[in-house]
Amino acid sequence: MSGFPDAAISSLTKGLNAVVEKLNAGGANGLAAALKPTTRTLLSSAVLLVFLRLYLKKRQKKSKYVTNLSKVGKQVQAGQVSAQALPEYDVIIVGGGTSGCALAARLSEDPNIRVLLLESGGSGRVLPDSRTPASYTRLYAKPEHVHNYFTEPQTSADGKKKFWPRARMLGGCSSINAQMAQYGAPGDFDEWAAISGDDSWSWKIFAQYFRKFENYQPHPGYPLVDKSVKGTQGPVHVGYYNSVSGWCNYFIESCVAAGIPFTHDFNGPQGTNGAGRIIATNATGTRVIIDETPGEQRRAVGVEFANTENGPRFQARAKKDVIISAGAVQSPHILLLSGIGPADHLKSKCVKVVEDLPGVGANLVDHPIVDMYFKQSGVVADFSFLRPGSIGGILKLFGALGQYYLLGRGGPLAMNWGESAAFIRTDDPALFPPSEFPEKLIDSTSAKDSPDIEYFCTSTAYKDHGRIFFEGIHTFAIHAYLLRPTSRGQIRLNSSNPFAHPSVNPKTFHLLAISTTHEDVAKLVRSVRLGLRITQQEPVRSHLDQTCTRPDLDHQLHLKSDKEIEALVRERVETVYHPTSTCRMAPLEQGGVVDNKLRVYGVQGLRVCDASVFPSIISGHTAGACFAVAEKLADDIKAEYAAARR
Ligand SMILES: Cc1cc2nc3c(=O)[nH]c(=O)nc-3n(C[C@H](O)[C@H](O)[C@H](O)COP(=O)(O)OP(=O)(O)OC[C@H]3O[C@@H](n4cnc5c(N)ncnc54)[C@H](O)[C@@H]3O)c2cc1C
Repeated sequence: MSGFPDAAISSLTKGLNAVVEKLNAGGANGLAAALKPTTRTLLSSAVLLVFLRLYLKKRQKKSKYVTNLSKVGKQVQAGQVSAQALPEYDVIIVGGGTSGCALAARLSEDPNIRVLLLESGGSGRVLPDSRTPASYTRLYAKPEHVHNYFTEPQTSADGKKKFWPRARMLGGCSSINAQMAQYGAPGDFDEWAAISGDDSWSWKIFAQYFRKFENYQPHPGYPLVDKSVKGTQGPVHVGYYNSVSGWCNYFIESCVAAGIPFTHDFNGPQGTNGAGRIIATNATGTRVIIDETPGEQRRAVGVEFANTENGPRFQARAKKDVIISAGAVQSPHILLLSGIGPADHLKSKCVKVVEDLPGVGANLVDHPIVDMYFKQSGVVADFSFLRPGSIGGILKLFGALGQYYLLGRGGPLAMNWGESAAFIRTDDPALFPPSEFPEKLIDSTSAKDSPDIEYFCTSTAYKDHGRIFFEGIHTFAIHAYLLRPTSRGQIRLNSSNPFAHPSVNPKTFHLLAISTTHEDVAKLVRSVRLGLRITQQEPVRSHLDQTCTRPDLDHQLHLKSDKEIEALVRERVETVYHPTSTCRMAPLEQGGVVDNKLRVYGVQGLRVCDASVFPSIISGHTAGACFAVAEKLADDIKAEYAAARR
């Protein structure tokens, strides 16, 4: 099977051999205690590998992706512009991720538009961990599939460098995400319309693009979802999984008991409270080629790309548009590498300034998250077999694989680490009575009925992005994250080498140039208090060990002062992987990078289409809006090109 390097297979084999040796030495009973977490991980990888090797082998078709870049571009000297004719396309898209794939697919429905899609990673289809909801986090450790970015030290969050994974494969972060299909609140998009000055981004008009990518799958357990407001013809299947762990429903019932109203549908109108499409993989876009003919406006005319850092450079020409869809970290990175960004910064990195555009890489916003950990009383859910420590565990994993892959995508492996969620406002007096919470916090929401905190639960607690579990006990976790932070960070170049990681600085709890922000921490402290209150409501209450006093678990957290909880928030805060707005759609004078048609200011024939163009971060999960933005741009471009042909 491709996609698994020999080194990985050999380390898995070593892991298996170690297990067999232990079996021979101590018998199956001694094994569970003897296995180290690394061995468990290796063992589960081996089981997944063996199973999916058999399963995927049957289904794998010949790859339709180009990996020999000389088939789509012309080899050139790095940084030079070829004197000879380059292979030509109407549109070149850099980044085959969530938005990039959707855009390429829709544009190439028009036989008049020839599209080249460049993706720096490979295909995720052959990666078991990308295809199995319960195991996507294991991809974080694989730099060939995930960029293992770390932020600059976060001075307002314990000075730590935080892990910031970004996918490097076709499908982008949608190939490694939790598949939580909540799209934000209607007010978020009305805010986009107000910022961009274009009503076509408002919810009443833009909502059609969510319906366009959706293929809603009704579920008998949720008969009250209004199907008339759902898309049924789109390529993305959206619907309710079978609930996998008991915690899913327990959490919802306890939220309702804590005063949070129930909703059947987070995405309803009522809100949340060419012909020749070519895909080249392993093709990293290194810069946009810009024609700077004196007396004429600068124009993007093509893209330079390469397989590897030291490999040959290739170029291809775009007759109409170059579209950067590399995500909120790499899209500004590519623009900066191409000389488009704040002039002072570009000069400091010895990059020739093509367009002084201060907004590029500025306005980085993300959703900061804080986790709360608890011990189960009894066993509501046990996912420890995902990293089996006994023969029984291995058999359970095989059974779960069969259930998921052979019996209709069900069973425990359908668990996506975020089965149920709740959205609230930190100024809701029913949840935070002013007598107990007198401080008036700034309203940073997009509308009076938009939320600013989301909770979700997981049936197992973990730390460090799933690398650390609480071994030997059954756990449960509630996660609270801030949907509308006031913090603003930035993406900058570390060097002019396109293969060097950019500098990622979300400036958590820190307003760019205005010092620290109290609001974000204060709202998260409030959300921890309500999270703890949810654990005291039935049925969650009875299923947690209320007598537990372990210092690394949070059963006693309610006894702490706000100051102590604030310290915990600063220590635990992490990304929930939703960075946006680094190439914002906004007026130029308000730090905008693209206009309402996603065209980069000052450079013709260049657009950006992904989470980086969000004028403001949405109050929820970001993948849906990335698809919808791509759907809208595809319609706009098709209409534009058709009008030009007439
Ligand atoms: C772990 C994780 C969990 C998440 N969970 C959810 C969830 O449950 N629900 C939800 O709605 N959202 C979730 N998200 C967020 C969501 O997936 C992202 O916001 C969304 O996928 C971003 O889409 P994009 O098009 O902006 O970028 P991406 O999908 O990241 O696509 C960018 C693509 O560009 C490629 N690329 C980058 N640089 C270059 C280059 N120089 N040349 C060529 N190609 C390049 C990358 O390899 C990648 O394929 C999650 C994200 C992560 C990381």
